[in-house]
Amino acid sequence: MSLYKIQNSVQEVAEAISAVLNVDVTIIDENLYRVAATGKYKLFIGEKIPTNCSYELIFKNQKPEFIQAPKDNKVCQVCSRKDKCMELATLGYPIIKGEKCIGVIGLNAFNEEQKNNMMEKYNLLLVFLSKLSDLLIGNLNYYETIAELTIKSEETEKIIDGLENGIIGVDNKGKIKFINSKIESFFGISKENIIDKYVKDVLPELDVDLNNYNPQEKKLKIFNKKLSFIIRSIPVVVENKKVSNILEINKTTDMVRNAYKIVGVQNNIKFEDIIGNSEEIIKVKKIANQVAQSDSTVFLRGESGTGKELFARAIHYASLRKHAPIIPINCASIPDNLLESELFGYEGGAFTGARKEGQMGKFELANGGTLFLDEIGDLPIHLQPKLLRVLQEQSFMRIGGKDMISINFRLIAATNRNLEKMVEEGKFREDLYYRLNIIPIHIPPLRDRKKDILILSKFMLRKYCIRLEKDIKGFSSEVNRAFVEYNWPGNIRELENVVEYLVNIVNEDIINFKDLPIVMKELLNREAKDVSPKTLTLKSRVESYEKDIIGSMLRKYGTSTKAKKQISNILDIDLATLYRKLSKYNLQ
Ligand SMILES: Nc1ncnc2c1ncn2[C@@H]1O[C@H](COP(=O)(O)OP(=O)(O)OP(=O)(O)O)[C@@H](O)[C@H]1O
Repeated sequence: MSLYKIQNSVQEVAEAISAVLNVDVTIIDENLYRVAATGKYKLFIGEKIPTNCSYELIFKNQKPEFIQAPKDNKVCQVCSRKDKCMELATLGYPIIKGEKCIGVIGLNAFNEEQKNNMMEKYNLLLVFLSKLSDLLIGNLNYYETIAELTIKSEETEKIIDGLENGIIGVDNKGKIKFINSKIESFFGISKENIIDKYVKDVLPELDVDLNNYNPQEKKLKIFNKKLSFIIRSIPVVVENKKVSNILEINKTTDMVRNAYKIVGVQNNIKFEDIIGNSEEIIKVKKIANQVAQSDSTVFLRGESGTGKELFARAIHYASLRKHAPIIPINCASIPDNLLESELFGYEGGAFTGARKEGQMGKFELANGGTLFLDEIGDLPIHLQPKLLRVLQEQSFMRIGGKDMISINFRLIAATNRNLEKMVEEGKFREDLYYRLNIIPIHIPPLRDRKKDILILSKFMLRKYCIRLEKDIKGFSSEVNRAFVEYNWPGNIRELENVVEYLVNIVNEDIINFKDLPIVMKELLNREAKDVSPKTLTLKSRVESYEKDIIGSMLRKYGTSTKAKKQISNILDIDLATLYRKLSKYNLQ
């Protein structure tokens, strides 16, 4: 760092020397600029010293230099100002920082008295200049330390500001020392207004015990809305003494969402990921893409396995809500008595078996994002009016709770059931049906878009070859024909299962007709003989593939315990599940 940075104090030193010694003083920095000066040279502050001036020698040798009669002195013969120089004597003293000369203090005598003075006191002057050079170095070090600390503190402030969590720094008495931007946006306050005030005065609802270091959940009313926060007090301990506290504050929904992100529940699906170039699917993709931008409820209809969930995700990721999560819940797969608490969440101790800290429901989790209610036709009748109320009022109460919680999610519902018939039969409420059926989108079954079958089968072949590290080139023309002829009651899910099965069992370059699952071959034969394909349910077909896959694995890896562990790893199921399936299919 150059002496220029501390020019004021350098000038003060120059003037002090000049006053004490009655000589003119010049101080030069490492770039040979005059940083400070008194007397005749004051006018030249900020300018470069003459080329080849004797001070350059001092930088080089890092030793003091006393030059009498500069005009005649050998050292000065090369100086560009030699002829104009008025000095009778010059004493230059190096300012050395570490190993480097960073400047020179020059004393200039312009009359005999000054010159004599310098000559007489030469040794004392050297001691004096050495002290002043140390003083300047000390000033420079101080300036550098302050500059470094300023950068560090700005850096720390920026880091704290960039955190996803809200941070409040308080002293041991609860007086606010700093807050970050997240806190400003959570509570609609600004730093300037609350620094040095007490938390209890400016954010009375926060009211946390600073000495309780466990996360505490608090519901705070902000802009007339009750929001739930998780607050943690973290002590700041310096030399074994608690000097202050950090309050870390998170919206409960953000925390749970982050957990979702960490476990990778969210997978971004785009419309390009929905494979197929049949007119039918292109039309559906176009409509879905168009409605993605609005906030209206979308109702996806279609047989099982047609890609309803895929569409729901693509709509979400094409919407303005894409940065918030899509929260799926399958109404058919959760027992009736648990579905309500899954959707609404509950307060601690709301019912026997409830977690004591309570639990957030899917409505809250989906706040700001999208709620995907799959298999809505299976929503128990007693929950239907409750869901309707939530959709109409955009607020709800947790089970056992007292506060209404406002929410704002987009709803996408899906079903493969004939809901109109269910309404007629009184199994589904008409009012809820109309509330859901705002933008209905019908996804056609695979058999009605045969053009997509071969594209999808190739896509699935690539997918499973990569996953299972196989190099199967394709399907024989007979298999392709069979795929197109087949009815695919389980739609794309069934096609995917068949291809996964084939990639597992085939060890040749091409997949042939003989490799097809027995059940499929039988059905194709029956279909050819015009026997109704409905004789075999989807469940029994899936089970048949499963049995074939596990059987082929046992043939390949053996039946030892080690082999079974290996098989469970490859199939990504736990060992207990594998044993259950072995016994179910009599494969032991
Ligand atoms: N067009 C497509 N392109 C690629 N994969 C697809 C396509 N459609 C569906 N799939 C895949 O098929 C499987 C079933 O899709 P999805 O779960 O979306 O169907 P669904 O209609 O929601 O089924 P269900 O009614 O049984 O819940 C998934 O693995 C999905 O990734």
